[in-house]
Formats: sequence, C-alpha cells, structure tokens
Amino acid sequence: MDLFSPLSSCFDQGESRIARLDISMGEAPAFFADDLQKGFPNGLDLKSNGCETSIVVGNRTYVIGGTSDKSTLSVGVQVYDRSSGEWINPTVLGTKPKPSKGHSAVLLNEDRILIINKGTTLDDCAWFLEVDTQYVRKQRKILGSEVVAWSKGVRGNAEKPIVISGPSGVGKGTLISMLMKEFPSMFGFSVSHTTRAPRAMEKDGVHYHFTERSVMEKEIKDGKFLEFAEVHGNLYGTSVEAVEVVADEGKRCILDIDVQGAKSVRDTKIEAIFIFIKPPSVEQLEKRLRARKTETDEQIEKRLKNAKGEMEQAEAQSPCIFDHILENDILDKCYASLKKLLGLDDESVIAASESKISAPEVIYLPTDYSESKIGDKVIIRCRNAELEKASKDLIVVDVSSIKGSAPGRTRGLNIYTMDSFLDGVDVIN
Ligand SMILES: Nc1nc2c(ncn2[C@@H]2O[C@H](COP(=O)(O)OP(=O)(O)O)[C@@H](O)[C@H]2O)c(=O)[nH]1
Ligand SMILES: Nc1ncnc2c1ncn2[C@@H]1O[C@H](COP(=O)(O)OP(=O)(O)O)[C@@H](O)[C@H]1O
Repeated sequence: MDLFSPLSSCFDQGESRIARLDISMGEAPAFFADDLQKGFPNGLDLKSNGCETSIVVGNRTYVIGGTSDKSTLSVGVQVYDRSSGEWINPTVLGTKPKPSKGHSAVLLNEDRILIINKGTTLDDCAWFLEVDTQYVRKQRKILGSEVVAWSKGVRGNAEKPIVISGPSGVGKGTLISMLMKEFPSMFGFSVSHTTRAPRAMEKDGVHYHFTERSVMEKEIKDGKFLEFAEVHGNLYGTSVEAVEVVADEGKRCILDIDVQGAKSVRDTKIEAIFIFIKPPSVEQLEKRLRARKTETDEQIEKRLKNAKGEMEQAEAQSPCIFDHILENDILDKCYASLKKLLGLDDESVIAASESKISAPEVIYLPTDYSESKIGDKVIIRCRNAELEKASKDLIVVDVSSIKGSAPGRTRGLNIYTMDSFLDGVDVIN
C-alpha cells in the first residue's frame, strides 16, 4: 500500500465540496487551491487539514501526502510554482515512508522538509523530503525534470558506509567476507546490480542482482541508481534501495564497486570511507585471477589491462578518491590493517564495549499533538488525551547533528522525551 493512501478518501470528500482545477502539468489537490493563493500565515509555513500537508519553500508550495490521480492512488508530492502558477508532478526518488495516521511538516534550511509521521514509533517517525539538496539538484540535471527525494531519519550515529575498490582478483570479496563473518551484526553488504552472467557459486540477490541490460538502463534513467559504471564490458550499479536495506537493518553498509563508481559516490558528497585494495604486483594479481578459475583467458586479459588504469587512478593525487590504500600481500596482515583502520582491532573493540551507550528508549509518537520549531529542535507537545498516558509530554526532535542525505538515510537524528513542567519549557504554538 502506498504512503498516506488511507488519506485519499479524505481527498475524495474534499473534491465534492470544491471544484477541481484542471492544470496542464499536474492537477492540484482541490481543497488546497484557494489556500495556496492566500499563502500560509503561521510561523512554520505549515498548514495541514489532516489529509495532506502543504509547506512553502521559496516561491514553491509542496503538497505532501495525497494525490488527485484516483486511478493510481500514488503518493502525492506535488509542487505548486507560484511564479508560473503551474502544478508540477515531480520525480520522487528514494523509498517513501509507510502510510501513517497523518503527518506534519517542518521546513529545515530551505533544502529539506522534516515530515513527522503520527502514531509511529520514534524510530520511524522522522523522514526528510529533500527539495534542493546537492543530490536533488544533480538528479534534476540528469533527469531533466523536477525532482524531490525521500530520506529516512535514523536516530543516533550510524557509522559511515565503507566503499571498497580494487582491481579484479586483488581480494576485495575475500576481505569483505572475512569482515562480515567476524562481525555479522555490524556490517551489511550492498548488493549491486550487474548485467554479467552469474558464476557457479553466485546467488541472485545475495552476490548480485543479475539483470538484463535494457531493464537496468531503464532503471538508471528512472533515477533508481546511486551510481553505475561499465566495467570489463558489463554494466554494474548500486541501487539506492540496496544501500537503504542495509541502513534499515541498522548495519554499516559495505560497497564493493570499481574506481569509477567510487568516484561517482565521492562526487555525491555522501560521507563514506573510501578504501582501495592494491595487489603486491601485477604478476601476483594474474596468479590469483587464474587460480580463481572464474574467468576465461580473454576475460582475464581484459581485467589485467583494466587493473593498470585503476591503480593509476587510485594513486593519483588529484582528484584524490581514496582515503586509504591497503596492499593485499599476506591476506591476514591486510585484514588486520583493514580492521585497524575501521576501528575494529582488539584494542578499539574493547574500548567501545566499555563505553557502550544504552539503546534508545522505545516510544510512540502520539496522533494528537502540536509542534514548534525552536532553532534546530522541533518540539512536539502531546495533547490532553495523550498527556494522561504519558509521564513526559514533550518529544524533542533534534536535527542539529544530522549527517548525510538522500540517497540513503539521514543519520544523527536525536529524538528524546521531556517533561515540560519539570523542565520549565515554554512551548510556543
Ligand atoms: N561501479 C560499480 N562497480 C561495481 C559494482 N559492483 C561491482 N563492481 C565492480 O565491478 C568489478 C567486477 O566485479 P566482478 O564481476 O564481481 O568481478 P571481480 O572483481 O573479479 O570479483 C569490480 O571492480 C567490482 O568492484 C557496482 O555496483 N558499481
Ligand atoms: N592475500 C592473498 N594472497 C593470496 N591469494 C589471495 C589473497 N587474497 C585473496 N586471494 C585469492 O585471490 C582470489 C581473488 O580474490 P577475490 O576476493 O575474489 O578478489 P576480488 O573480489 O577483488 O575480485 C581468490 O581466489 C582469493 O582466495
């Protein structure tokens, strides 16, 4: 079921009351038409009738949570451009939030809107609709259309993703397997898409999503990929979903991608650790590739030829793609170095376990509340019925330390409860 689809019935009621607008680029949610012309007077630029929420960003109004398109009941993010007087149906990237009992919206920094979903757990209540972040601007250029992107807010400081690159046969897969075996609850592998044929032991959906070129090219066009590249004659790419699946499991994402892909990810300004694995020599690389027995002689030649270029690019100072270059000579030594730079050597693990912070408390966001934005904090004040149940009547969503953006999750969200009486908080509504 789509986001907010239960709310579309509210829309139908509105439709009978007010004449619908017919607009060339997209159809306006009918009961908003008059309001949009008048503007939104409250301090949050916020107006919600319980069915949809609209919010003004510059000369645009974003209407979130419903659609006038009854045939699809698809999620509504519609944009009203005040300067042209036109409605736009933007391309919506990223995974949308699940349907909830309503929502409200708060504008942050002109580039993203915080959407708070009512009645959900605090772990699922905060989503960001990005309207002008760097990623959105880039996708707008690539897709040649209006773009918005969803990114779920993740509480606490999940660790940065790890990008691992290196020539074919250098040992990337081996090192990643060792890491995931030793720390199964810590790391998750971003399963790439590829047009190459599966090897004997490879499983679809585990090692790769094996796909047809035409299908993948269409999905790339639709903006479903964080990055993609032609490598050794096949198409490879990381879907936005592949990265989000890992973040949703609360794990640190590992990407095994080529140097072009690493450069693309670097260009998106996603915060990640970029590691290049290099062989002790080209002769050793060839030996490993031949011993693996997964490629034909011709494919091995191609991979060795490409290895030279990859190593040159990785070691070039400008642009400097990688934060670390590790030589995989003796496997165990290289693995120990990898763990050390990820803070996973014995000393760091003991230190981390000693200073372990307790897990965040499980709280539900009420359905009846009012919210205010004070600096980097959104204060949610529970209304009467909820107050009787809750010992603490305020929920604070602190966005001061958020990191990252779409594609993928926005980390560093701090959500906690407070008692307004004990803490003497004066909440402005
Ligand atoms: N850009 C990009 N490269 C990828 C992706 N997945 C795998 N690769 C790279 O594609 C290359 C070939 O991978 P593969 O066919 O599995 O062969 P292998 O490296 O010899 O094991 C490697 O350099 C991988 O790092 C991806 O999603 N994006
Ligand atoms: N340090 C090493 N010394 C010798 N062989 C290695 C080493 N690291 C990996 N290998 C072997 O080399 C082959 C290629 O490794 P693999 O992990 O598949 O490389 P990649 O994923 O980079 O293509 C495998 O057969 C693996 O067992």
